[in-house]
Amino acid sequence: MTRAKICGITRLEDALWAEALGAWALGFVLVPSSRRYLSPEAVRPIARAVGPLVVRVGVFANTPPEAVLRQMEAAGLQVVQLHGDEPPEWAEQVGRFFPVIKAIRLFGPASAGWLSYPAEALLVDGASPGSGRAYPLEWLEPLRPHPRLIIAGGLTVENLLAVLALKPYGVDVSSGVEAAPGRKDPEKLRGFLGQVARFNGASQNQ
Ligand SMILES: O=C(O)c1ccccc1NCC(=O)[C@H](O)[C@H](O)COP(=O)(O)O
Repeated sequence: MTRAKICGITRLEDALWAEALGAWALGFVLVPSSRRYLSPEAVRPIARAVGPLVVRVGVFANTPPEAVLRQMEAAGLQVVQLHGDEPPEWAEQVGRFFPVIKAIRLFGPASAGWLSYPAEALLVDGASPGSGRAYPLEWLEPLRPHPRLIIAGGLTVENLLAVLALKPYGVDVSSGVEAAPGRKDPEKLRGFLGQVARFNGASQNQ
């Protein structure tokens, strides 16, 4: 079973579409330099409007642990995604309060050293988060032993099948389901989430 996370949610209607179409998790980017940035106060009403069985993820980059915890509380989020160069101690501090996804930006083949990073899941991304740019899937190979690998970076309905064939714990998409930065396209969401659901269904019948 591969779970789909829709990242870079900035609008209530996008969150509700993603939920209705079967997303397992929604990501809110709390990185001020991002085109998809929302303040914790702006995230809160969107996060509260979604049903309780959809996981709300706060995405941070190089934000010190105390500030991460403060913003998670203010935004009403449930899982922390560390998307910068956070040392393991930061993940451990945040991890006392929230499950942690560690995002790794790939500039070349991944290092197996990441397998021991203290996080519940690893999210493997391209060099430039949220850019829609993909990387060769062979670069992931050293990380395949991780039990919860989430694949991100330039995913679209066109290249998704090759990624699903690797049977990752999750897939994560932002640009590939957008009409414009920060604005999701309901038809692209439908296509992407529908393909994940069909693949999961087909795998169960094998
Ligand atoms: O999306 C952003 O603008 C962003 C900025 C800074 C840190 C992280 C960011 N996004 C995090 C994500 O998890 C994206 O979904 C991931 O990078 C994949 O994006 P895309 O290649 O556009 O599908």
